[in-house]
Amino acid sequence: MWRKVTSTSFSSLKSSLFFTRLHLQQASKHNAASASAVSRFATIAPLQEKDGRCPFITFVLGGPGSGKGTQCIKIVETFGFKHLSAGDLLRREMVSNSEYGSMILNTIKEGRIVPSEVTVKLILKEMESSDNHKFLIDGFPRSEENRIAFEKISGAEPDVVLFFDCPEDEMVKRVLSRNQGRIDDNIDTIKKRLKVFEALNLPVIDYYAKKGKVHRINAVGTVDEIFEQVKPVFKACEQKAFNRS
Ligand SMILES: Nc1ncnc2c1ncn2[C@@H]1O[C@H](COP(=O)(O)OP(=O)(O)O)[C@@H](O)[C@H]1O
Ligand SMILES: Nc1ccn([C@@H]2O[C@H](COP(=O)(O)OP(=O)(O)O)[C@@H](O)[C@H]2O)c(=O)n1
Ligand SMILES: [Mg+2]
Repeated sequence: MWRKVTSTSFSSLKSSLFFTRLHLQQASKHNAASASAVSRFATIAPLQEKDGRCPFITFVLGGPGSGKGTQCIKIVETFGFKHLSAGDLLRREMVSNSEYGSMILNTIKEGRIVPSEVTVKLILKEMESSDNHKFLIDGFPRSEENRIAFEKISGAEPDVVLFFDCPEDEMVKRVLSRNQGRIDDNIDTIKKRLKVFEALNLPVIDYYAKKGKVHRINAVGTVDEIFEQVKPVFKACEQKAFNRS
């Protein structure tokens, strides 16, 4: 039912900046968290077909400020995806009188990851209420716990994983000049977020790379130059995957 898309750039992924600093010391901690996630989540909300078409899921990953949101806007314009930013969904939940409001605020301020139950529920609700069957899920999964929760609860896996690979100094520069009034766009939080990215998100990228799903994008350059690398990923699967039944 779920088609796999093979990566064209795994060798460059392996040699990328981040992958030279593998997170072995984190491995046992992650394994414990993953094991607990496996036993905690059950498939309770399998994703439904839309107009007889299976959902086509892209996870958009990369460190803070690597340009995920910026590129998602261009992918939506060109390829007609529904864009779901996990961070935006959490920020919306935070200001909506939700019981989770203060927990989300504190977690974002500290640059930590909101428990998967909350985030997966928000994402699946948006997916289910959309008429579109092509989804860009931006900033998710950010941990193995996120990944396992999504896969178990939805019964689905991503077709494509985009990884925007950006040096830390460039990410810091971009976040500090983002100017969107975000509580986490300050030097203390960004430092914490970079550590969390390396410890928790790189293992997810590594996991999908081993499954041949990751397309590494060099996130340095102009927005248009970066989009030139993104386009072929979607062009390659436009016909066969986007219209599948
Ligand atoms: N290629 C680029 N070069 C320079 N600045 C960029 C580029 N792409 C995005 N930006 C800017 O960097 C900041 C972070 O981009 P954003 O798309 O919000 O990243 P992310 O969603 O990965 O955190 C924004 O202010 C954005 O306008
Ligand atoms: N899957 C996710 C995504 C975001 N978040 C929280 O939301 C914050 C902002 O995420 P974001 O995706 O909007 O951030 P950027 O990468 O766009 O800068 C993260 O640092 C986390 O605190 C989360 O807990 N779980
Ligand atoms: Mg973003």
